[in-house]
Amino acid sequence: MSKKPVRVAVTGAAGQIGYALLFRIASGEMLGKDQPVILQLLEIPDEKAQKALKGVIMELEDCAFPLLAGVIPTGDPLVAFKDADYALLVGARPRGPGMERADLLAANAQIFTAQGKALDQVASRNVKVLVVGNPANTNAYIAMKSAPSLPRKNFTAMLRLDHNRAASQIAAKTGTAVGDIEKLTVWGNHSPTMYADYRFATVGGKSVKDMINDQVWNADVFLPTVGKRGAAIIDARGLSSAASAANAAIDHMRDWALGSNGKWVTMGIPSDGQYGIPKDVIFGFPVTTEDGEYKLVEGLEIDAFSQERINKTLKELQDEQAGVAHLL
Ligand SMILES: NC(=O)C1=CN([C@@H]2O[C@H](COP(=O)(O)OP(=O)(O)OC[C@H]3O[C@@H](n4cnc5c(N)ncnc54)[C@H](O)[C@@H]3O)[C@@H](O)[C@H]2O)C=CC1
Ligand SMILES: O=C([O-])CC(=O)C(=O)O
Repeated sequence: MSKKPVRVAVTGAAGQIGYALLFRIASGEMLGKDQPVILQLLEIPDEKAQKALKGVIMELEDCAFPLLAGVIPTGDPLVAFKDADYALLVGARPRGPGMERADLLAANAQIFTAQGKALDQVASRNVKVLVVGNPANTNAYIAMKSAPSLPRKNFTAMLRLDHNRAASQIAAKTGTAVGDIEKLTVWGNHSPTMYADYRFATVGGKSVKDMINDQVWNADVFLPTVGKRGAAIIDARGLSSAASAANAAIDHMRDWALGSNGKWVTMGIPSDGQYGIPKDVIFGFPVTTEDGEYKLVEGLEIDAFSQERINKTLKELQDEQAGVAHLL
C-alpha cells in the first residue's frame, strides 16, 4: 500500500532557492522515492510574487511527478503551515554585494516572529523546521522562541552548506573522494565566523588532519575559503548561492527524516548546554541522525585553537540574539 502523503511547507517558494528546491522535493529526493508529498507554498501576498509562484506551480504540474499529491499556494502563513510535517523557511531578503549576513537581521526578524507564531498555532506538533533564510541561526532562534508550544528540538538552522563546502575543500586538498570523508563538522554560526573542524575527520580510516598536516593552511586558507564562500559566489554570480543551498537543504532534511547511517552531519540545533554553549543558542554541532531524531556527538576534545574559534562564533550569535531581544 502506498504511504500517506506528508505536508511540506516551503516559504519564499518563488525565489531562487525555491526554484532549485521544489522539484527535488517533489521527485522524492528529500523524503524518499516512496513518500508522497503535498507542497504548501508561501510567498508574500503581493501580485508579482504570487504570479511568479503560479508559474513555478505550472512547471511542477508539467513534471507530472508521481509523488506530488497536491500543491497549495498561499500568501498566508496559517494556510502554509497548517498540519505541516516539514517546514523549510527559505523566504527572506537575501544579501547583495558588500552586505554581511548580520545586516539582514532587522529586515528578517519580523518575518520569523510571525512565522514562528503561525507554526505554533497550526503545524503538526512533530513538525521538523529548517531555517535557511539568513541570518539562519538567529532566525531559527526567533522562530523557536515565537513557538512556545512546539518542542525546541524541532527548530534547526542550515549549516549543511558550510559542511558540504568544507568537505569539498578537504577532498580537493587531500586528493580523496568527497563521499569518503567522515567525521567532519562545522561549529557555530552560518557566517564567516563558523569553525569548520577536520581534526576528527577520516578518509578510509585515515586521519585527515595527519594527511594535511599543515596548520597554516587550516588557519589561513581553509577556514577563510569556507567562511567566505557565500561572498565569493555573490561576487562571481552577482546573486547568492541557490542550487548549492537547495542541495544542502535537501541533505539536511533527508538525513534528519531518514537517518545518516551513523555518519556525522552538521546541523544548527538549540544547545542544551553542551560544549559550554548556553541553552537555546542555535549552534552548528556534529550530530548523527536516526528514526527522525538527531543526536549530538558528545565528548569531543576541544583544543585551545578550537576553543578560541568556538568562542568567537558564539559571541557573534549572542550579539545577534541581543539585537533581537526586544522583538521576543
Ligand atoms: N543558510 C544558508 O546556507 C543559506 C541561506 N541563504 C538565504 O536564503 C534566503 C533566500 O534566498 P534566495 O532564494 O536566493 O532569495 P530570493 O530573493 O530569490 O527569494 C526569496 C523569496 O522569499 C520571498 N519572501 C520574502 N519574505 C517572505 C515572507 N515573509 N514569506 C514568504 N516569502 C517571503 C520573496 O518574495 C522571494 O520570492 C536568503 O535569506 C539567503 O540569504 C542563501 C544561501 C545559503
Ligand atoms: O552568502 C550568502 O548571503 C548566502 C549564503 O548564506 C551562503 O551562500 O552561504
